Amino acid sequence: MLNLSLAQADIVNTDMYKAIQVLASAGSGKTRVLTERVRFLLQNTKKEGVIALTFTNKAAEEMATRLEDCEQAEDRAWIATIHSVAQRVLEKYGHTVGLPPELHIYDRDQDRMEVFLQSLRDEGVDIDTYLEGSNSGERKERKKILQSYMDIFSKIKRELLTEFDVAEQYPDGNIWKVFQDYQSALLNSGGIDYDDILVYAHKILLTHDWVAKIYRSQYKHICVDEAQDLNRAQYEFIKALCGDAIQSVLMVGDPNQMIYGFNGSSKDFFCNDFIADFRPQVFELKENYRSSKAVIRAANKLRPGAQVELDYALEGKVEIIHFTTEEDEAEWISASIERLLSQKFDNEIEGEISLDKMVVIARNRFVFGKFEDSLKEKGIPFSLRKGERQLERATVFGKILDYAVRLKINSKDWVDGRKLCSVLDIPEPKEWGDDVLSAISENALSLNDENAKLYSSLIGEINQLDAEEPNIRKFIDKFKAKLDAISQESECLTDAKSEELRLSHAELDEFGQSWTLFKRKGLGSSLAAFRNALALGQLVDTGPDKGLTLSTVHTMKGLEKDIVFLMGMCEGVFPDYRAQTPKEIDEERNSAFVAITRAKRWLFITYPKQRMMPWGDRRFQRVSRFVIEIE
Ligand SMILES: Nc1ncnc2c1ncn2[C@@H]1O[C@H](COP(=O)(O)OP(=O)(O)OP(=O)(O)O)[C@@H](O)[C@H]1O
Repeated sequence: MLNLSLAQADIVNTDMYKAIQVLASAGSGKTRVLTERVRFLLQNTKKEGVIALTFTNKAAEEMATRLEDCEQAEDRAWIATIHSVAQRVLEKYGHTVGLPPELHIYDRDQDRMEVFLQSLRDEGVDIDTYLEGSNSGERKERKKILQSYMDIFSKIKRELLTEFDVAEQYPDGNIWKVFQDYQSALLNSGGIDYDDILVYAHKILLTHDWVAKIYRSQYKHICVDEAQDLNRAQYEFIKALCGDAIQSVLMVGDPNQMIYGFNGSSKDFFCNDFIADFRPQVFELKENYRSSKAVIRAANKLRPGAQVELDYALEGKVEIIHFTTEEDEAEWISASIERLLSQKFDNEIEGEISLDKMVVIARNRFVFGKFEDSLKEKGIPFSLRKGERQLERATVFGKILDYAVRLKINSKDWVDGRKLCSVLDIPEPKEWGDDVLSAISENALSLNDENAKLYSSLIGEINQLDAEEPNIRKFIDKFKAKLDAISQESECLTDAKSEELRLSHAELDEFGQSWTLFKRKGLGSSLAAFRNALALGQLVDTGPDKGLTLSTVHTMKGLEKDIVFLMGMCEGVFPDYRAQTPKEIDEERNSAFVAITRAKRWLFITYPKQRMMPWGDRRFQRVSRFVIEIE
């Protein structure tokens, strides 16, 4: 068991069947308390299961690793993201609300949009002519309008809005009807979208008490991390899981770190609804065990009184540096990194100063442009921290692999089917259903492309895979050999072709690595389970970042480093120019608070007085209001 302060131990050892709210500031040991509470519950009960809900898969893995030495954890603790738990409910009991057995999750925005457009076409709307517009400005505008519908659909799902709510909030236009059409189009294509996972899981638990009882009989305790970031759908799902039977709910969170408002998150579920619904015993943790005094003082300037420094904390330092241009800023940060590396040791840093003890944080990833150039120039290795969502494949080979596997799982999936036909440049089949892949594979043979045979056999082999127990290793080896053969057979490979082959190899490898991870994590054995695990972000390589970490504030949530550089601190960047209302600005402040409190010892805040715009103008920048407050 890890060391706990008295305040932390009090929480961990509280009566097992009580609801608990922990209001805890940054670095006060939330993760530690949560992990130790799970251990305490497992050790003090014989058979009772515990569900620990985290915000990211990475956090779930970290907690599972910390509990590796606890024998009961493997059998009795279910540590996962809320979406993964909901997804499991759907896999088992989706049929009770009319969902097909092999559920397909549309996790990419453009796929959802394609389903939406089709639903409009099905209703006789000539959406394609509308989208063509008369000029590019109009086209853009119209696309935006359609996107705003998609945003409303997400809002309906994340906030569990009813027909009545929708009519009240959107009195003009028939949003509910358009929404229902979109939902039917999704189901007709055999799928649901990412937001639906919680909506349907919630519905199952509410309408089929016997299902809820199965979970309640096995799991008697629920612990929730980052509870300030819950949205309504997530909160109601947890509530439905508990029903009246489960009172042992621990929610840990920090209202000052609520930074997912754009996902419908609100601290109100943690701060108000939870209190009203569960009447929890309330605890507060304010002592920051992570950061030096200087860092804590800076954080407290943004959120007065949020943090209490420990007497024995190191002094540390916070420096604010202004530069004339972005180039100067980038150059200074990379030179400082070199200097720190050559200095090697400092009394305030434990062990040798290395790249993995530092992070460079910015409000968004576009801030890093000049800095990345400077790192490359100096030969400093770096990697940009990724979110957990999958990226689109880059090569034709990779795309075919991706779309064809999706079509293999669900032959009604015309969204990916169309993309497959479009990447191959062949006509779409008249109907989507059985045998569609073999038809596409045959069509691909007639392509006027030197890789026609390769693509056709790729689709053919995917079609032959056993969907329940595919032999992916054999499949990968076969296509690696084929790719190698192509590179050897071609007499003069152009640069572009050899690059395409190299990337195709890499994407095939990536597919293989994801499959290995999927098997190793015991997430299933079928192709459908594999795709869904990808959609839920469970198969992102979570190994350590290589070289220096560059991260946005959002992907740095919950993590810490000895030395933090916070760059690009201009008005418009941080706070983001889109944040206008007091509520939005407040959330930007939370983001700044999160960024600062990632630092254990030293924090360097930088900002350029001028920035180059993509169209070649140099524009003067005002320093961020948050920097002025800290100065
Ligand atoms: N009782 C303790 N004694 C010593 N160190 C502690 C104690 N509790 C936590 N820490 C350390 O303080 C740091 C912050 O802990 P943790 O990551 O659990 O905080 P957190 O509340 O989850 O932070 P945040 O919300 O800012 O991500 C970690 O390095 C952790 O090991």
